[in-house]
Amino acid sequence: MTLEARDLTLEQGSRTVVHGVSLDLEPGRVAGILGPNGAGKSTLLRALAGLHAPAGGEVRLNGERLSRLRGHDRARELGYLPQAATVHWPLSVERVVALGRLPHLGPWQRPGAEDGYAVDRALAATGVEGLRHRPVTQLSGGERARVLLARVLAGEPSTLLADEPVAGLDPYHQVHFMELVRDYAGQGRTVALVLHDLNLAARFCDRLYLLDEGALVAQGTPREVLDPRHLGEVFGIRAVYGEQDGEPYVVPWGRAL
Ligand SMILES: Nc1ncnc2c1ncn2[C@@H]1O[C@H](COP(=O)(O)OP(=O)(O)OP(=O)(O)O)[C@@H](O)[C@H]1O
Repeated sequence: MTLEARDLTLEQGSRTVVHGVSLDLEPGRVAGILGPNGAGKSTLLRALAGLHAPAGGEVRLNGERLSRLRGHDRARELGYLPQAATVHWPLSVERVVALGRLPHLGPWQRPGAEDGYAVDRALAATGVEGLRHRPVTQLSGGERARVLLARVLAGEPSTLLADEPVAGLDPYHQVHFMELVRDYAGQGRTVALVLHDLNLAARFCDRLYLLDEGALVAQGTPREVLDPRHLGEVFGIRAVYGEQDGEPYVVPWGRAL
């Protein structure tokens, strides 16, 4: 499904923190949303998930205004993984991941075999099968992050929106996560990730959106967006550039002079 933002203006309290942003997220692609701390990335992602009402503009899912969709339908289509999500109840990993199936169940409907298979697939995809009977409150930060990702994947949403999903993961699991979302997009789904890691963005995203002080200042391929001018002007850094296996990489090297 295509998720479009048109001229989106978003407020936090009395402040406008996102100004007139338009973008199209398309099936089959992994989009990265980048920008300095406080640029408005999380607020934008929440609005794309239908969790933050716009002060102006609109979000449409396959042409339909998000605000018109029933909450249940929206939750089935749009999987949202918040930044630094936590679980306060000592539920088992399996039960937490099974919560991801709720949008597929009617009010009094019990989970069936298909729900169980979807939970198993999500546990396997995120490599947390071995943790399935552990209380989620007793996991390490990185393990918990993978379990919460599994909960979103268990819902098999057509669009996955994840806010800094690799923060706190070790390098193996960062790369594994990015490969996983590429496969997910490869199945015809839409993926958008808020990322701070410029290398993962360069290597795994098809399209990048660069936010600065709530405005979309650049969009395009990683090579177009991560150019020295943008890194200098928006992030205040200079970087070392290279290429490996035909893919670009960017190593932040110092503050801009
Ligand atoms: N609940 C809130 N109430 C008031 N202001 C908020 C609230 N949440 C965020 N803001 C402000 O809105 C602006 C955008 O915040 P947002 O979390 O969207 O930025 P971000 O780009 O995701 O930042 P980061 O990279 O630090 O996570 C910031 O100036 C922030 O202080």
